[in-house]
Amino acid sequence: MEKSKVVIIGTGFVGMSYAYALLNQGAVEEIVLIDIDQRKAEGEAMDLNHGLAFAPRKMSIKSGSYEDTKDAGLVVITAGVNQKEGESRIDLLNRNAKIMQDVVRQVMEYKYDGIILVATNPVDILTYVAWKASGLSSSRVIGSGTSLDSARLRYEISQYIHIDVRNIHAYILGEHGDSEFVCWSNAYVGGKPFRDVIESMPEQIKFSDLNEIYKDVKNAAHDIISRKKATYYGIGMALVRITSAIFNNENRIIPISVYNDGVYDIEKDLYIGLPAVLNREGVHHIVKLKLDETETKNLKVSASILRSSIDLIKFDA
Ligand SMILES: NC(=O)C1=CN([C@@H]2O[C@H](COP(=O)(O)OP(=O)(O)OC[C@H]3O[C@@H](n4cnc5c(N)ncnc54)[C@H](O)[C@@H]3O)[C@@H](O)[C@H]2O)C=CC1
Ligand SMILES: CC(=O)C(=O)O
Repeated sequence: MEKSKVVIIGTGFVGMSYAYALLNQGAVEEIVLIDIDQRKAEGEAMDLNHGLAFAPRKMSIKSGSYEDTKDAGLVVITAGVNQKEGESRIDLLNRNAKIMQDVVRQVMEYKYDGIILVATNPVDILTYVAWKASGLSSSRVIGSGTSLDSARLRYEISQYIHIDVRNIHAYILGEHGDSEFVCWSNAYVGGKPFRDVIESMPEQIKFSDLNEIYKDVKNAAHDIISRKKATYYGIGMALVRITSAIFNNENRIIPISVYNDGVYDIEKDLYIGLPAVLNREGVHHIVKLKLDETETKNLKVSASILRSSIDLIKFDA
């Protein structure tokens, strides 16, 4: 992987929030935009290019075609149908699985050997579909997983205890969806176990608040979609964080959707949200956390739900 070139497939709200955040942060050298609606991709590239005068670095931005994946280091897939109010992520499954297979096959026509990052929902399942359709090693196909949910969790905690969100280290694990759960046993604030933080700040937070925090995180997508029809800024920035970990070879730990290679004792042959060390080659390894009994059970449940959903997908021959 020579230059930091990203091809974004799907220039809707999520794809363009990601592209805009990449531009503002100067996170890559080259961005190529692809959409089934080619004129939309063209218009978006034109608009972004007019921001280059104010960007932190020189960048190349254009609309393109699948041929542009040939020398890209990262393909980010946000193409698909959006979740409508009242619709679960699983409802989107077969519609978006078909799109995912079509998109990945077109990418692979150009012998792509970089990393694929999926954001389209239901993300864990569609990352599995992308991996299957690509034939790439599982370390090179990842999903945004619970990166956004974990950011939401950190924000919620920070609001209670009035500590900078960047000092809060806590993960949502499992499905990016209804069976996700908080890994409270491994939550820390500036190195202090979160349980100790709660005991030391009775004015700010109580153990009885934890379920409220979890519910707010789990329902965040629904709560935003019911107000503004879609969520996109948070995921856009989460995708930039993952992108930087890859191109800067950071070995950074991010909770993303990864292929369960047996590190956790859950059903195999599925993608699920777990903390993973990310670098220029993709997933270096999955971080094995010591989960408590409830968390262990929750992860197994989440994995079974994901596995059953994968079984529902009709894979094209
Ligand atoms: N993983 C996460 O945390 C999050 C995931 N999402 C998901 O991201 C996806 C995209 O959401 P939005 O950007 O809001 O939707 P959107 O409808 O604004 O954009 C989707 C884009 O995909 C394009 N598209 C559709 N089929 C295509 C194909 N075959 N090839 C190329 N482009 C194609 C459409 O023309 C459209 O521009 C949804 O599945 C949504 O649920 C949204 C927020 C957070
Ligand atoms: C839509 C979605 O998946 C989210 O905002 O979490």
